[in-house]
Amino acid sequence: MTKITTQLETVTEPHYKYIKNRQLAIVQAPFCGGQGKTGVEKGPKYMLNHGLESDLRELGWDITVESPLDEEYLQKMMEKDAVTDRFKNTKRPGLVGTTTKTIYENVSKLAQDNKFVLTLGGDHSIAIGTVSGVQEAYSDLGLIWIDAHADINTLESTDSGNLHGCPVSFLLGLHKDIECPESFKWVPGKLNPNKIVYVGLRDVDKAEKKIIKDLGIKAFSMYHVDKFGINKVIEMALECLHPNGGRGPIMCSYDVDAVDPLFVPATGTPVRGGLTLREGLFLVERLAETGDLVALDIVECNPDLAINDIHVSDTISAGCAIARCALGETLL
Ligand SMILES: NC(=[NH2+])NCCC[C@H](N)C(=O)O
Ligand SMILES: [Mn+2]
Ligand SMILES: [Mn+2]
Repeated sequence: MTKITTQLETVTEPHYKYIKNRQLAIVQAPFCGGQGKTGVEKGPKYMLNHGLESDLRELGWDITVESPLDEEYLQKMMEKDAVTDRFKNTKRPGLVGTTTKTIYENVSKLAQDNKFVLTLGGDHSIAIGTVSGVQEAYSDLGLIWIDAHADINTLESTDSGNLHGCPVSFLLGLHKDIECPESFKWVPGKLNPNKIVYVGLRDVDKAEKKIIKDLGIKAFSMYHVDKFGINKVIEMALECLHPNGGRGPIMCSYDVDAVDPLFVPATGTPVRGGLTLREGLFLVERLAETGDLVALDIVECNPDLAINDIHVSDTISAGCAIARCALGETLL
C-alpha cells in the first residue's frame, strides 16, 4: 500500500517588522461630514469604551491615544455648513478638506516615528488623511481597501455628493485634473493605481467601474471571494501590491460594511451578500502574519443606526475584533 505524506503548512506568528518596539498610536477620528447620517462620529468612543485599548495593551503594544480633531468645532460646523459648504454636487468639501488635512498631519508624524497607526473613524472620507499620512513614511506603501464599495468617485462622478464615496480618487490624484476646491489642494495624491487593491466589493457605481477599468486597478469582489475562497484572494491581493513574491509595507483601510450586515448591522450604507465575520477577520490575521502591516483604519461603525442594543454590540465588537486580529490576536 502506498503512503501519502502531506506536508504540514506552517503558520507564522503575527509580527511587525517596520514598527519600533511594538509602539501603537490609536488616532480617534470622530468625523461624520463625509456622508449624511449622524452617529458615525461616535465610532472611536464606542470602540474605546468596549475595552479596545486594554485589549491591545494585553497583546503587547505600548499605546498612545491621539485626538487631533476638535469635536465641538466639528459639531458646530456640521450644523452651520450644511447648506453653504458645497462644491457642485458635493457636500461639505471645505470641512472634509480641512479635517482630513489635520488627520494627515497627525498620522504622518506618528508613522514617521515608526509607530503602528490605528485610526478609528468616523466615515471613510478620513482615509484621505490617513493614507496620505502613512505614505509620507513609506513611499512604496501598498494599500488594501476592504469595503463593499470602491469609494473612488470623483468630485464630478459622485451621484450622492457624499465625500466618503470619493477618498480613493483623491489618493490617486484624480482631483488634480478637474476643478477642485481650495480645501483639497494639500492632498499629495501620489498613490499609484498598482499600489491599491480592493477586497469585498459588491456595490460599485457605473462611473466607478469605468475608473477602475481605465486605471487597471486590481479588485476582488464577493464573486472572487466565493469563487476562489478568502485565502486565495488575500494571497492574490498581496501579490498585486508587491509582485514576484516581493515584500513591502502595507496599510489596510477597513470599512466595516465589507462584512455582511448580519454581523455588522449598524453602518451607514449596508449591502447584503458580504464577508462572513470569520472571513473579515481572517483577512487581517493574514496581514498580521506577513509582518508588513504598518497602519489600519476602521471606519463606518455607526451605533445610532442600530435598531436594538444587540446591533450596537455586534457592530462595535466586530470593529474591535478587526483591530485585535490585525494587531496580533490569534485563536490559539
Ligand atoms: N464609505 C462608504 N460607505 N461609501 C459608500 C459610497 C456609496 C456610493 N458609491 C457613493 O458614492 O455615494
Ligand atoms: Mn463601504
Ligand atoms: Mn468605504
